[in-house]
Amino acid sequence: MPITEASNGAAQHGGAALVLQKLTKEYTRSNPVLRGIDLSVAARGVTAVIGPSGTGKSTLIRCINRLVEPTSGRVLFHGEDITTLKGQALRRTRRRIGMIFQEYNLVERLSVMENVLSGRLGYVPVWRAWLRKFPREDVERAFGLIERVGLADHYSKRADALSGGQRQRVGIARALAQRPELLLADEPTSSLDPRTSVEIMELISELGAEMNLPVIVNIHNVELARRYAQRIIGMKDGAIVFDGKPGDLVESHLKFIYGGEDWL
Ligand SMILES: Nc1ncnc2c1ncn2[C@@H]1O[C@H](COP(=O)(O)OP(=O)(O)OP(=O)(O)O)[C@@H](O)[C@H]1O
Repeated sequence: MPITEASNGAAQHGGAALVLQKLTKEYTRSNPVLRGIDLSVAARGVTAVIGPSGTGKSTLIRCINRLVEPTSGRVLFHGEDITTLKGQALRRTRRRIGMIFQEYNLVERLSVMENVLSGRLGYVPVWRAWLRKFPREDVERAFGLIERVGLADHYSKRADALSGGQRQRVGIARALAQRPELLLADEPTSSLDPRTSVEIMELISELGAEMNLPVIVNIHNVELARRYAQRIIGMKDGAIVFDGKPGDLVESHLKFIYGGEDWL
């Protein structure tokens, strides 16, 4: 089954799908975790966000879909400021942004298929969702995605019967089932072994390219970031301190971002 490409209106906004302007976040007053982030993300390609623990990478990713409320600044998604949206308008915009989580966030007692279809729940009328009935085209798309992420033999298995790598494949298929125009991944490989991490990053980058989607991935593993991203953002203390191509990221940048050199 062909997987439809996202309708990409970014060209109307100078080629950027997402623009962050002076984005700040303080969980506690006068203690900024994000310090005025300015960032423009193109309509395609993988952008990796790296940086030490606690530097605000997850907060940044989560401010984009407002799982975390920014304290100030703007998040322009295809030109629309989503920091001001409420209620249905916010839910509608959120559906256009797919999210992959470190701990998968699956419903353990539901099947692979049901988990993937839940990515479409925002679109289905409440009574239909309650009856767990989905339009045929959603079911076909979910099958196509399950096959594409390599789980064709497992679609009726419960999520709690899967390995970590298989769960993350479900997480990827679920995020894509909602036909997003932007894909966010918050530490998608942190709970996985090295080989599975490579497979998952490969899948995310391939599917992003196939569906013409910009992908922003927050990742600890610098080598994986170099291998799969076209752009690397280095963060330190809530600010962007490196922004460039993987080939431009040299040892001195890493020493600055992570501090010291004994770990290198
Ligand atoms: N809900 C919250 N309430 C209060 N403080 C928080 C909350 N979430 C994160 N923080 C704090 O904000 C800072 C940045 O956290 P964040 O998770 O964004 O960093 P990170 O770079 O993603 O770290 P890691 O790589 O360890 O996941 C940390 O000091 C963290 O303790």
